[in-house]
Amino acid sequence: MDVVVVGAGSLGSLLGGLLARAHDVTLVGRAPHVERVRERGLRVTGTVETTVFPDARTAVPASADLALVTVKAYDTGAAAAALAETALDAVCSLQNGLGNERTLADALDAAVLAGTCTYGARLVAPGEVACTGVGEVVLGAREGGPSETADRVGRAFADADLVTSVAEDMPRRLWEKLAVNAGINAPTALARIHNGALLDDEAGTVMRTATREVAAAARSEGFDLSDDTAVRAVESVASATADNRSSMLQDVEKSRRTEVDSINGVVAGPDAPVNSTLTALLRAWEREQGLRE
Ligand SMILES: NC(=O)C1=CN([C@@H]2O[C@H](COP(=O)(O)OP(=O)(O)OC[C@H]3O[C@@H](n4cnc5c(N)ncnc54)[C@H](O)[C@@H]3O)[C@@H](O)[C@H]2O)C=CC1
Ligand SMILES: CC(C)(CO)C(=O)C(=O)O
Repeated sequence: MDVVVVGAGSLGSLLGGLLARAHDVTLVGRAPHVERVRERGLRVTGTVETTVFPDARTAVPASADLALVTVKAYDTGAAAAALAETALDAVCSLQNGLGNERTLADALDAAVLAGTCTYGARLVAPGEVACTGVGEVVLGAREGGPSETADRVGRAFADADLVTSVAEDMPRRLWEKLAVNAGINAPTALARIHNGALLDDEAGTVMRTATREVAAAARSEGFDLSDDTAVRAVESVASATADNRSSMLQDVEKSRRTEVDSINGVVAGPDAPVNSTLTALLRAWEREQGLRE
């Protein structure tokens, strides 16, 4: 399969690098990372070790079978605009947050797949990405239901030894992932703590309440996500990733804009006071840093 990865940062470089073991991959990202990959290849270190030689550039190619979108949620519109002239069969978002697939579907003609990813990735230096945990990619039609395109993409991922499954309930799964990220990312970013510290009783109350508020919002949209299921999911991820510094904590530590708008901000409002508080505090921090208006 001919795959273009739009957003060759941490996750995009890891997944693109792993896919390059079996497919033709083009990484689209920024200098100096793409220059280093062109010169010396991409080193994948950590849980998976390999060096691969994908194409790497700063502009998208004229065509590809699949575009994997791995920019931060607030860059999805720009990524979609960049892909507008590329002939594509399918586009798949593996980003966190809600709304990315709709942005892509509104802008592009290709079949849009939704995905979730629990692989951990960190760009440690130009040309080198660390795999900080082997997880799973789950993908499927963005509206749910069976999809031959999703089956084909799932097989291509599996051919490259990526742990992958194809699901027919992606809309519900995106809400469940949102509930997990809402409970973990903003509290760890604000308190500057590892994910595992949220298993403490006091901080755990914040995590579980934020997660329950997202589950309630999901149910109000017609999705089958009980409080118990969502809380079990967030506790299990916090425990499995206890030593992780969440992506939002890493953003705050590097003074980068966070994805709070497309995570906690999606449910902020009178029915979600904890998510509203978390959203307001992170937006205030972003304003003070000059990262938002
Ligand atoms: N890093 C991880 O372990 C995981 C990340 N995610 C999600 O994946 C998404 C990406 O996260 P990271 O890789 O951590 O972020 P990142 O910031 O490391 O990578 C994003 C990259 O996209 C590039 N970019 C932005 N706009 C672009 C454009 N128009 N064209 C080409 N490149 C562009 C940026 O320069 C940056 O290098 C986020 O939604 C995140 O929540 C999900 C699971 C795990
Ligand atoms: C699953 C979790 C919470 C792992 O840290 C994550 O997705 C993130 O940090 O964005």
